[in-house]
Amino acid sequence: MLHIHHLTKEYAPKQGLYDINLTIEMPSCTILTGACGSGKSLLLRLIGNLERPNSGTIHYAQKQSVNNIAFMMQETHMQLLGSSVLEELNLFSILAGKSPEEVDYRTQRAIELFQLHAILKQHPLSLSGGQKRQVLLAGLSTQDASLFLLDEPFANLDDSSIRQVRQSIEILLSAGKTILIATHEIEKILTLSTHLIILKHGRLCYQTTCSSLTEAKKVPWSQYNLRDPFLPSWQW
Ligand SMILES: Nc1ncnc2c1ncn2[C@@H]1O[C@H](COP(=O)(O)OP(=O)(O)OP(=O)(O)O)[C@@H](O)[C@H]1O
Repeated sequence: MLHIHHLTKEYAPKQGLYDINLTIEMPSCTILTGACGSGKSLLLRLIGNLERPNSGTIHYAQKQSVNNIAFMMQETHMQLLGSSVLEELNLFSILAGKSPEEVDYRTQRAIELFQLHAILKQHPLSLSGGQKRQVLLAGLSTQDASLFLLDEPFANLDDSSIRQVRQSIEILLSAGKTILIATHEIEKILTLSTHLIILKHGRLCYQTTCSSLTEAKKVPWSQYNLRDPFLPSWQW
């Protein structure tokens, strides 16, 4: 479990995050949503230790530390450093200090799991948005992380790319990983999710389970300036 107590990050006079209390069960797949500027990305950065809070604490579960957390930024290209997909995958284990044999083993396992054989020689930056995220999640999966923080993984993707990202998330969930997804595109991930958290003006204002979708249908979406994910898209 991940326990967050009274987490506050001030950006006065701008809005930050205020007194967030939250428990993330592990394994689980949690949607973190809210209108633009509500604090979704900031909360992910605090959990991923990319920023320090002004006050409050984050307790990671036993055997879990901030080193076991994988972070996928919205700007995927900033995390892709290799000159080919194969090199990209290798880099994750090389930078983690693994032996050449271990690097090869981990990379091959990720290639199999995420079915990346056909694109191994391609430059990561030449890939589609969905493939870039697929490669990044495959690479991150080689790092023994148990918690994955994904910032807007569906931003600017077409339908086929959305399917690729969903498949990658399904692979991680099947491997028992915990995933926290900051997104306002709830409908694209709702059926894979177990929990839902809504932020408004930097405060946690709603949380529910959503594995059966029954609870998610009760959410007063418009109250949080969110589109109802159960409405057909033409009504948005
Ligand atoms: N580095 C920073 N410097 C100053 N203020 C910041 C910084 N990071 C976040 N904030 C403040 O925190 C608020 C929440 O930002 P955040 O990016 O987390 O929102 P969000 O919910 O992810 O929005 P979006 O959906 O538009 O990405 C911002 O409105 C801003 O006021």
